[in-house]
Order: sequence, then structure tokens, then C-alpha cells
Amino acid sequence: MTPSARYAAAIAVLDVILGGEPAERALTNWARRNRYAGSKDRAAVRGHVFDVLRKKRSCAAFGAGGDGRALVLGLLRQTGIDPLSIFSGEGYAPEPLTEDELSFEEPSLSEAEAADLPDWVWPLWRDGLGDKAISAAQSQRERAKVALRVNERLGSVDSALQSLASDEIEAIEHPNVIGCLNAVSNQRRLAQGKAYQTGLVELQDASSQAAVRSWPISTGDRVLDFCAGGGGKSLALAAIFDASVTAHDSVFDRMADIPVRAARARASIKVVKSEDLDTLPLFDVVLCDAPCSGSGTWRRTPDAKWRLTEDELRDFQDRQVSILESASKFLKKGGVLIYSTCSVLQVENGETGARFLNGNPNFERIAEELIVPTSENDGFYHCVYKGIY
Ligand SMILES: C[S@@+](CC[C@H](N)C(=O)[O-])C[C@H]1O[C@@H](n2cnc3c(N)ncnc32)[C@H](O)[C@@H]1O
Repeated sequence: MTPSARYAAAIAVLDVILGGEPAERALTNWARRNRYAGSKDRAAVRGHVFDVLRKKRSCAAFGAGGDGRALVLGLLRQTGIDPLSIFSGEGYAPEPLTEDELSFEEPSLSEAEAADLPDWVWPLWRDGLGDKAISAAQSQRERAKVALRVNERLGSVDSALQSLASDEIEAIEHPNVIGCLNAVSNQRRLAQGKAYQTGLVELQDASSQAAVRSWPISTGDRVLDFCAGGGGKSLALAAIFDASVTAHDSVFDRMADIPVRAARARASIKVVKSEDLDTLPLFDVVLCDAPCSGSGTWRRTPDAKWRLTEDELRDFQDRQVSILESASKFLKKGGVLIYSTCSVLQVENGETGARFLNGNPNFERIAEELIVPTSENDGFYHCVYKGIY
């Protein structure tokens, strides 16, 4: 496909997404209907679609409209690509620009438009991030890095870099987070590469890695990962602390990959059903990596940024408080309860914690950190509570 044809395809997919279809499904359906598109074409179309979704508001302002065509026009204008070179009407290119489209004046954007956030989210974002609000929002307008955690039980950073290099995957050490690498070339080879297949590296964002490393966990502690999902935190806990990790999730099937991932990492992680938790001895540490809006990771799932509603955000807080309360029942007296989200909004972070502490005065907060999203890492919040009697 020519570059113009890829943009034309992106326009078509965006129109489907704007009609209400989730982004991933719209892209998969497009690829099924257009079998001639090779893997590079699919990756390019996907890249254009996600670039637009991350910057949908500013693209609409720069493209003077809200449909796929206007959004792609707005994207090109923001990225400095001459729209005339794409909207040529030749072959499978988008139709040439109309006179209206050609008469463009640079728009003046509101703060929320420039931040590419919904109007109602912007004040919450600013309250959560203070003087970092604008830079954090800008970071969510760009593609995320591909971050890896070196499994230090299986090898060193150097051995991981060498193994990746033998598969022609170039990686560099993260500037601030120990044991974290950023894959900078041939990222699509990772999953089949030796380093990943042998468990020497695992995909995990730098902010999650930094947070896990800071937690007060000792070798041999019994840790319950109460909201384990696919097991990203369970694997990091097992690798970093050599802890005995039990994984639980209210949706058991979400943990289906944990045994395979744990075997690859040579970690021992016990996966349990909700009804079996009561039969286990109480834990030294309980982690609640709770469901949330994902506002710190919106560059990865940009359509979620535009779908979130105020009611859903309040519902998240209610669920988070209830999860903390349920999970804390499995903690030993004096144990450590850790709460984390990949959100930067106080509604889901400090406010959730305050409600939990209000109803549970037998806990005190001993540490709290909001990791601000940057080009190097996602946003992440974590808070450590200790049982005091
Ligand atoms: C943010 S995800 C967890 C991500 C995972 N810890 C990781 O690092 O890959 C939140 C998980 O919480 C689970 N969940 C939702 N409500 C829950 C509840 N009441 N009890 C336990 N888990 C719950 C969801 O099924 C989801 O898998």
C-alpha cells in the first residue's frame, strides 16, 4: 500500500470507531476484509489510527471537523506532513482537499484541547498532577516506549542486552529504573526472541517496575496479589523479592496465562479461586492493583480516554474501596497492604485511600507516590498501608 492508501484506510477505520466500535475490533475487521494488506501496512494503519485517537481533540481543531477525514487532516497538519501529498485522489489516496479544507487558519486551542483531554477531565488531571499536568498530558499524546523488565533471577542486564542483540533487537537501559530496558528497534520480534522465550525479559512498563521495587517486602514473605489479572505484578514480585506469590482475580479466566508466564520466568506462583482464599493462611503482604480508568496509560488505549464518563469514574472509586476492604481481610495483623492504580486522578488514588482509612482505622498510610507519566514511563499511583492492631 502507498503511504496515501494507508491514510485512506485509517480514515475508514476511524469512521467505524467514531460510530461506536472499539478500536481494536475495528482494526481487526479492517484487516480481515483487506487481506492484501501486509503486516507493515497493518502496522502503519494501526499507527495512524492510534496517533489520531491520542490527539483526537486537537486533530479535530486542526482538521476543522470530527470525521475520520478531518481528523487525519488535523493529524497531518500537526505532524508537519504536507496534506496535499496525501490527499491527492490518485490511486487509493483520499480525495483531493476541497476549497473549504484548503482555507485553513491555525486554531487557538483551549487548555483541555491542547492537552487532548475531555473538558470534564482536565480540571481533575490538573488537580492530580499540578505543575506537571501539561507535560504529563503531552506525554499521553505520543506513542509509548516498549519497556522490558530483566528477570534478575535468570541473568544480568548485560546478558539480556546481548540476548536481545542476537535477535537483532536493540535495547537501551532506562535512565532511572534499575533492571529496565527500552527496546528501540525490531520490537515486533520480541515475542519470538530468545530473551523473551527464555524468561530473561518480560514486558512491563518502567513505572510499575519502579513501584514494585520500592515496596517493603522481604525474601520469603507470603504475598497475595488480589487483582492479579494477567500476572504482571505477580511475576515482578516473584522475580524481585523471591517472594512466595499467590495470584487471585475475581475473574478467574483473566489469570489463564499466569502458569505459562511463571514457568517461562521460572517463578513459582500459585493461582487460586476466590472460594479457596478463605482456606489459606493469612498473608504478610496483600497487593490490590485495582481496576481503574487507566488515565496514566491512555496513550496505550486512547479510545478509553474519550469513552470514560463521570459516573464511571465514581463507580471505579466505589469498587476500589470495596476491593481494599475485601482484600485486607486476608492480611495478617500488622501486615502490609499495598494499593495501586495506573491512574493519575485523585478520585481513584488519594480519595479512595481516604475513604478506606476512614472506615478502617486499624491501618495507617506509611508511603505514597504518584509517578507522573512522561515519555519514558506510564503514570502510576501506589500507596502502602500497615496494619497497626
Ligand atoms: C489493573 S488490572 C490488574 C493488572 C495486573 N495486576 C497486572 O499487573 O498485570 C485489575 C484486575 O482486577 C480484577 N478485579 C476487578 N474487581 C475485582 C475484585 N472485586 N476482586 C478481585 N479482582 C478484581 C479485574 O478482573 C482485573 O483483572
